[in-house]
Amino acid sequence: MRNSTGFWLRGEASENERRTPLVPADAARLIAGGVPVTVEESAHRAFPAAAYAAAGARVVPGGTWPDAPPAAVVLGLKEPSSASVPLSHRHVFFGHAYKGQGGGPALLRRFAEGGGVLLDLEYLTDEHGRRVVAFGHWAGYVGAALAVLHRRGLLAAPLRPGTREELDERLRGARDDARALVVGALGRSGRGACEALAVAGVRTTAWDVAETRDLDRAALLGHDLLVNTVFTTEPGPAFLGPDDVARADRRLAVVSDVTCDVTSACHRLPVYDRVTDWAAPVRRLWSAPPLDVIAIDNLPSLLPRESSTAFSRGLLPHLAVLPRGGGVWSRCEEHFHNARRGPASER
Ligand SMILES: NC(=O)c1ccc[n+]([C@@H]2O[C@H](COP(=O)([O-])OP(=O)(O)OC[C@H]3O[C@@H](n4cnc5c(N)ncnc54)[C@H](O)[C@@H]3O)[C@@H](O)[C@H]2O)c1
Repeated sequence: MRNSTGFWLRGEASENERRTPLVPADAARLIAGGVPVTVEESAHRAFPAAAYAAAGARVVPGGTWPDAPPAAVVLGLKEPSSASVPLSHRHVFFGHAYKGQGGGPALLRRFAEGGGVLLDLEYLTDEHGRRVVAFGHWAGYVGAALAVLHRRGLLAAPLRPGTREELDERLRGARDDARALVVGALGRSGRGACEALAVAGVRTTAWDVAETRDLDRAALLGHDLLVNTVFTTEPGPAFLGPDDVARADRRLAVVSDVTCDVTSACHRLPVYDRVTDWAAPVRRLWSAPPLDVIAIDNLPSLLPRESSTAFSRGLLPHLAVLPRGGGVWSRCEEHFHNARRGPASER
């Protein structure tokens, strides 16, 4: 890795964040390619520090990333802790800072003070603007699984992170005659949702753009479960409205909204207005016939090993070329500089 001392994998600040953007097997691949990897110890990461050490990484105490060599690229998922520390390195993580989000200006100020650069994982896109790496698949998988388990009376709160094996065992444990509809079924989350429903033995209808253009509302309401995995940046007609909820002939009983666009103008399920969480995953929207919603916005964290492994596999080829720059990284860096120049960073 020319002009660089490699990657420095941070520990995540939040105890609920057990995921990582780089798993030990992929750290080993970088190291085999001549790229040094340093890994901070973390009590809650789903992969132990010993696994990284076995992969050839240098293990250092948690929270030491501010002391990383200036040329190192610091890797993480969420904003680095120690909010008062200016950010002087090149950092790779999800910043949630460019679209008017609450903490955005403060985060950009940390970069301005330190002279560092944010390479925001959300803006790692190909030449068509499509994201090259995302957690969608496992979000859809878990979102659909929770809907099935809830319908079968098997969903215990609070939710806890686990493994796919454990989840699949619960999905296979009971059978019923439920019918599910996945909307956005051709996308990452949609395919994940269909996979979980297949494991659960649930008959599934898959809709994407073509099927919702002229929405067959009766068909939608004739399913027991609705899993919404649509990604859209444009407001559009509701898939489910208050009139549908009140219909006595509605079969639909559980909605799992993986998309969770609840605070945006793009919300296609305007029958609820607040996400749910691990402590209370289900909210009753209507009592007779019952309709419940599950709208958890950190679903992949419930399968931290699987979601990290998939994400890391997708990120690895891009990390390998990061020192050369160009392509996805140039576009990513451009977003950062645009955001810095924009109103959010003017102060
Ligand atoms: N809840 C969570 O924890 C969580 C985690 C990751 C992603 N997400 C969200 O899930 C959503 C989907 O993410 P993804 O990675 O699967 O996106 P994606 O782009 O891979 O797939 C989205 C799919 O929606 C389809 N679609 C768009 N408009 C539609 C419409 N009007 N009718 C039917 N289908 C339509 C697209 O054709 C595409 O197939 C995003 O909003 C993302 O932010 C949520």
